[in-house]
Amino acid sequence: MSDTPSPLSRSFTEELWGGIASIFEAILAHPFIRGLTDGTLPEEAFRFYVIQDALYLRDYARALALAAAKAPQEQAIAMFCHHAAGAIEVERQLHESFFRDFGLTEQQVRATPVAPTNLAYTSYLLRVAYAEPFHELVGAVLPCYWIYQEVGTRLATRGSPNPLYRRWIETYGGEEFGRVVREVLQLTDRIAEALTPAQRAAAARHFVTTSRYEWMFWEMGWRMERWPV
Ligand SMILES: Cc1ncc(CO)c(N)n1
Ligand SMILES: Cc1ncsc1CCO
Repeated sequence: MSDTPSPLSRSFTEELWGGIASIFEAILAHPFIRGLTDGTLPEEAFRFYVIQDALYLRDYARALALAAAKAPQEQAIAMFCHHAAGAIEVERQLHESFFRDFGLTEQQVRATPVAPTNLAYTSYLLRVAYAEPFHELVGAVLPCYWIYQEVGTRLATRGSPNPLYRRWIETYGGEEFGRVVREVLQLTDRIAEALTPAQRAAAARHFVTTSRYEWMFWEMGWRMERWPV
């Protein structure tokens, strides 16, 4: 065992990504994702997804604000505060662009029931945020950033025949979101240096779980999932 990084040693974030390779493949192969670029995604499913995502982003912003509150260093406090505000900003943009086009009011969006998978995902995030230490919360919030960026850049190169879908893709496939994601990945590798193997493993477990929820969120949109009873 050596603490000295060698050219062969992988960073913590590289290790994390290696652990979700099959989940990421499944996301890229999902009919919702394929349908965004080939235009076969029904607009009704897209509309369902975007409304759920607005509801998701409010709770995601809360989780990021809690990460800011738990962060041990000033730089991380400021970064997560900034990203929490950014998530709300993206949520606001959904109202001003997509929901306006759909003819949906603020009240209609707020009155939409949170779908089971969405509630499960945000409840998990907020449970980790309130009950677990900072490094575990970082593991839990990371897939939201990273998977959307990886998906977004791939979708951006493929394009879409549907202008609605092109507009959505631009949010996550662009350079601005890329910078945000690089920032949080650098922070993750920095804090990982001080973590024990057990602490890293705990963070990695959350990372896998929320990556699964990312796949499930697309599936929820594709099926327009509703409460069975
Ligand atoms: C479900 C989900 N995950 C990640 C993002 C990225 O912000 C999002 N908007 N929605
Ligand atoms: C929308 C969003 N998703 C992850 S972080 C974030 C806010 C970036 O500023």
